[in-house]
Amino acid sequence: MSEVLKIKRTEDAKDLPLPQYMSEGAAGMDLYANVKEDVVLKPGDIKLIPTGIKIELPKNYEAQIRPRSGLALNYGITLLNTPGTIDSDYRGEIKLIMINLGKEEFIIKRGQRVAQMVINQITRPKIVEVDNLSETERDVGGFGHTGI
Ligand SMILES: O=c1ccn([C@H]2C[C@H](O)[C@@H](COP(=O)(O)OP(=O)(O)OP(=O)(O)O)O2)c(=O)[nH]1
Ligand SMILES: [Mg+2]
Repeated sequence: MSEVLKIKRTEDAKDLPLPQYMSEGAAGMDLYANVKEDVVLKPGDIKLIPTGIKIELPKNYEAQIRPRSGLALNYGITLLNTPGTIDSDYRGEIKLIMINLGKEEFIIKRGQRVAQMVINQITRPKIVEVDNLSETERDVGGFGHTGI
């Protein structure tokens, strides 16, 4: 990657910071909730939370949207589809499918850091249909086949 990720803030998010790496070695940059007012997530609720950003990834890169472990551990707040996949040709606002798996209601505030985004290189192989796959010792064994 040319070490540049193009990010455009939506018109209603110009007051929010750009996503940031919060430590020198952070793998993910934190994303902010672009909600107008407080959003209440009751236990079991699923809500789509906008982040106020649109991005342009280079070809053969993806962004993964992942939960923050502190929110998960302390409040049961996570992303339903983790890791969310952001395609390099997506130009819409990145949104978060948030779910409350905890026992208490959780309030999402404007500008709160509610998820993180990791950028990865991907491989897109040519897809070829075949009649036979190579033989292996494992063959069809799986799901604890080698012992638990
Ligand atoms: O947590 C997510 C997941 C996806 N997206 C956006 C970016 C992504 O490029 C697009 C499509 O996501 P995905 O491929 O996971 O969803 P789909 O159900 O397969 O929709 P589509 O048919 O549009 O690909 O939706 C988000 O903003 N947040
Ligand atoms: Mg898709």
